[in-house]
Parts: sequence; structure tokens; C-alpha cells
Amino acid sequence: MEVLKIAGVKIENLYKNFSVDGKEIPVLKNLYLNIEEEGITVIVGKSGCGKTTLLRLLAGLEIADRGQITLDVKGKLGMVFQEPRLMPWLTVWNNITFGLNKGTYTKEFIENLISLVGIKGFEMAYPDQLSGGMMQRVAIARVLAYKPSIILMDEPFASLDYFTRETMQKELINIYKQSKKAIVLVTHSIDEALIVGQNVVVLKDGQVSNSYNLSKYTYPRDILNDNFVKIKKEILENI
Ligand SMILES: Nc1ncnc2c1ncn2[C@@H]1O[C@H](COP(=O)(O)OP(=O)(O)OP(=O)(O)O)[C@@H](O)[C@H]1O
Repeated sequence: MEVLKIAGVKIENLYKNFSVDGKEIPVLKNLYLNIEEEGITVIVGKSGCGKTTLLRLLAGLEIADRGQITLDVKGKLGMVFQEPRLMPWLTVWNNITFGLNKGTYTKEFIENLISLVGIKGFEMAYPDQLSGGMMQRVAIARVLAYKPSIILMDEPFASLDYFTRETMQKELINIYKQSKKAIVLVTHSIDEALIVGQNVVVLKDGQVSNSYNLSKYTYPRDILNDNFVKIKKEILENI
């Protein structure tokens, strides 16, 4: 059985079924995966192939039917969803610091995070005064404020327009370069996977059908270059 490298997380022989209307639907079947402690791992696959289920199992939001998930990463786990899930009655600053224990962060730390995600000047704004992209930046800052060692992102840019999505992909790379965390991002966009992923894992029929170590390709990447076009074609054939 091929064991693939992806952030201080080892997944072995993982099975997950869902029961719908009395029928068992197998979603993940005998899945093996290693996630390295540092880097951006992208899990790419068609709609319904089990990407979100895999992330939810990693986050402990679902329980596997069989198999093992070993988290070697010491520390906390943060999650970013497709929609920002901000609290509308709180300012940007308070959304980011809500739930953090006083004494675990400084004003300067939060200010730096706000600059890092590119929302400086909007600290006192409320979510309904922000664009979709800005709200997602706040959601990312909120996760970073929590100081997780691994960040799970479920289609975080899916609801954004093309240009905002491009900008957010660049921001994510920038955040990774500065924070050096393990980031696991789920997407159905092969282009997004090639633009941001250091490890790209293709999920098909509940299993890893292929994986690519792209860490030799520096950022920013030109995904119209021959190597990337070739990889994209190969992924399209196996997805
Ligand atoms: N709580 C649940 N109860 C029953 N079936 C579920 C549940 N969650 C997911 N499923 C089923 O599991 C399969 C995989 O769903 P999942 O959300 O993991 O796919 P996905 O790859 O993330 O899809 P998408 O890209 O469309 O979000 C689907 O067939 C879905 O209907």
C-alpha cells in the first residue's frame, strides 16, 4: 500500500460510511496519507469525493468507522470554512480576539495579524461593512490568533470572485511563508491546487488516487508553464 506524504499527521487504513435512508454509503475507503509538519497540502477532488469528510475526521468533528489518525503535530488545530462565520454584532478586532484568553496575546500580535491578512484600517468595522474577501481575511486572522499548529481550510475561497480568489491565494502563500504552519486546504479547483500546493493529493472514490510533491516549484507559480500543464492534464485524467 502506497503511503503518501502530505503535515505531522498520519492517516492509516481509514474508512468512513454514512447511513442515508437505511443505506450505507461508503465515502472513504482504506485511505492512507501522511501530512508533513510544515507546508501547504492541497486535497483536490470532484464534488462528493469525500474531501470535507476527510477534513472533518482530521478535525475530530466526525469519527472514523475504521482506521487511525495520528496527529504528531503538537498544539492546536484551527479550521477555516467556505463561509467566514463571523459574528455580525462584533467588530473585526473583536471577532478576531473573541474567545481568546486574555494574557495569551498582545495588542501588537493582533495588529500584526491584521496587517498580515491585509485588513489594516478596518479593525473597528462590522462584518456587514466588509466584502466577501475581507470577511474571509478576518476568518483567517481569527484562526491564526488562536495560534494553531495546523490549519484546515475547507474550500476557503470558493465563494469569492476570480480576482479576489487570486489575491487570496497569494495572501495564503504569504501567510504560510511568515507563519510556517501546516496548512491543509481542500478544493475542487486543480488550478488552485497547483498555485498554492506544495503537496497535492488527488482524492477519488474515497481514496488517494495520486499525489504530487511540488515543493521544488517556487512562488509565485506560472501554471501555464509546460510542467504545470502536464500535471494538470494528468490530474484531470485521474480525478
Ligand atoms: N452527515 C452526512 N450524512 C450522510 N451523508 C453524508 C454526510 N456528510 C457527507 N455525506 C456524503 O458523503 C459524500 C462525500 O461528501 P463530502 O462533503 O465529504 O464531499 P466533498 O468532496 O467535500 O464534496 P463538495 O466538493 O461537493 O463539498 C457525499 O456523497 C455526501 O452526500
